[in-house]
Amino acid sequence: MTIRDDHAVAADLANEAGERLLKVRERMGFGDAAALKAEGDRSSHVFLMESLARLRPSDSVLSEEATREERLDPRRLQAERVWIVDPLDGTREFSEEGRADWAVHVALWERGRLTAGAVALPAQGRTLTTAAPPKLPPFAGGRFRIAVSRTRPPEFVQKLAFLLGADLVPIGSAGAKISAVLTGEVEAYVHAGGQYEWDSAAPVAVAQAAGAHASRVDGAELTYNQADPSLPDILVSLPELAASLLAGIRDLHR
Ligand SMILES: Nc1ncnc2c1ncn2[C@@H]1O[C@H](COP(=O)(O)O)[C@@H](OP(=O)(O)O)[C@H]1O
Ligand SMILES: [Mg+2]
Repeated sequence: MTIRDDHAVAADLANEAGERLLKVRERMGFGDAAALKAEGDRSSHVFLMESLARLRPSDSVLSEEATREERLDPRRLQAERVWIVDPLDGTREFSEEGRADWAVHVALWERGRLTAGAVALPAQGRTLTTAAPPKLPPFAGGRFRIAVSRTRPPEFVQKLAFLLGADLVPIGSAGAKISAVLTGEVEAYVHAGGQYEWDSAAPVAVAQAAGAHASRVDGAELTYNQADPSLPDILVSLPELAASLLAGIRDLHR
């Protein structure tokens, strides 16, 4: 692996973790979904932790698959550089044969903001990265599409879609949904009701680098590397749609 800078580290690690996950799927098959999920989460976490320890030994890491004690390590809150990783986002979809909506997230947080990130979509054969942010499609107007969780969509989103003239598109994995906004399959992603920093850090790093809108559903800034990694709601959209989405969500919560 040739390491140039943090953007390249994020992209290379997400890519390689993704390649390994494809092999895990191939090797184990889909007969035992629980075992496949557990092995995907575990092996990808170990690979990312070992790689970051080797390539960036002085940086902290916050991973979904770390133990509670590791996550609560106070050194992370003093650190200037923290890698926020989700070794396998969309674990459920990873375990379902034929599904390509799962991802590997690798982000770098430095002194208060996300500075690099990559989202590998191994089963789609692509990786979105801050090294070369995707060019956003322009919004042409008219009906648009909002990506939502397949299993836990926010209860207000049906009304929001009706109000704004949008269609809901269920997709697994926060990384796959935000990537779908950046590549033009949908125009927005709305989530509420629970999520964590690792679910959104890497895709938000890429979305911000691409010039997309990314915020909490009330318009507040998304903040990372907090003591409590809960980050329960998010709105990512093409920039042209952010104002009406935020206004629509506000109206529904009055
Ligand atoms: N209500 C909730 N509470 C906690 N985590 C949630 C959640 N809704 C979604 N998530 C997490 O956000 C990611 C994307 O979810 P979804 O596919 O439903 O949109 C998943 O990450 P993991 O697959 O890494 O666990 C999932 O666990
Ligand atoms: Mg996740």
